[in-house]
Amino acid sequence: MTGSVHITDTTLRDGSHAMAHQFTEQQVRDTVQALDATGIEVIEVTHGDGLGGSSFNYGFSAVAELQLVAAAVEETRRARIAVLLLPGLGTVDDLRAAHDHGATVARIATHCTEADVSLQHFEAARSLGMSTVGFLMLSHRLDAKGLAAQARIMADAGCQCVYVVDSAGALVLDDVSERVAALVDELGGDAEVGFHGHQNLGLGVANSVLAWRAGATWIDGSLCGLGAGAGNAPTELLTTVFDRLAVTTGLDVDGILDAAENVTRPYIHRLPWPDRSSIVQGHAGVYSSFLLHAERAAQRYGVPAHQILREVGAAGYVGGQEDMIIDIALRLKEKAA
Ligand SMILES: C[C@H](O)CC(=O)C(=O)O
Ligand SMILES: [Mn+2]
Repeated sequence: MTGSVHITDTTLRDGSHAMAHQFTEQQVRDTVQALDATGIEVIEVTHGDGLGGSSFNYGFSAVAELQLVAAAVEETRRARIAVLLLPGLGTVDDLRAAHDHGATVARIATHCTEADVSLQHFEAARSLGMSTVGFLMLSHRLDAKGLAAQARIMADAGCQCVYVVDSAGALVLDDVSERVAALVDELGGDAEVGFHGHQNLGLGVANSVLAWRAGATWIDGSLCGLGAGAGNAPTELLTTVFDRLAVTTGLDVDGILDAAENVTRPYIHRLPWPDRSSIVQGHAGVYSSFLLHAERAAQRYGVPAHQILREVGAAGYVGGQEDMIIDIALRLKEKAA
């Protein structure tokens, strides 16, 4: 196998979920410095739920995200800093502010059936001269054809790379290949295709390789897998596996291994892991970032987190419905009584 792939590192964005959004400026500086030295092209830095995510519903950040974005920009020599934005949670003004602080890649994330809420954000990002990425979240909820139609909406709005985002870590092997191939077919040369995997069923790395084989040119990873649910495909594994497959990432394998072990691992209090709750997330198709919300509700109301997550899966909740997790916990508590 030969060819090349681009890796975006999201330790400092998706990893924010696993860190309960408590990244310090020093942790961000150290991580960016280490990643930048490996030759990584894009590093994402934002609250786990994107610009404007620091709130009662999603959890407050320890340090204002624009301060973290500015610190990240200061530490880079080569890499570009990306920010995530969920329309409605973040606004075009937030995007402008992030751009003023040095971010040059805008990643606009919508539920996989709602690409049309991203149009003005892509337009704003392009007029600011930013590179644009579209995130179709909870991609398992649409079949390949439906997902490709949503990707077309993003590409027509000015998105340069549309991602199949396996937010629940629920896609299993062929599910990824089919979706990525459908997007590649639909978009032709109009936009690239990316893949963002989670480890809830232990398939983040294998799914990423299959995405690349199906034509994805951008793959997300995070150091030590730091991310929501059971975490993301670990950047150090992606880099090593692609190297073994003779697929060029442009990254220094030893440098990435060093960054994971010596920079990120020491600040992780709780390493993401496919435990019972996060496996249930993958099995029931539940948004990975619901994990800590479910665990908090479980503790507060004395019901198991995995049971709450099963119910969330049955109810089909999407990102933004974090408060409904409490209703489910209360119902389970009443039922148990
Ligand atoms: C806001 C979400 O955490 C975006 C993401 O990484 C995913 O859906 O997965
Ligand atoms: Mn994610």
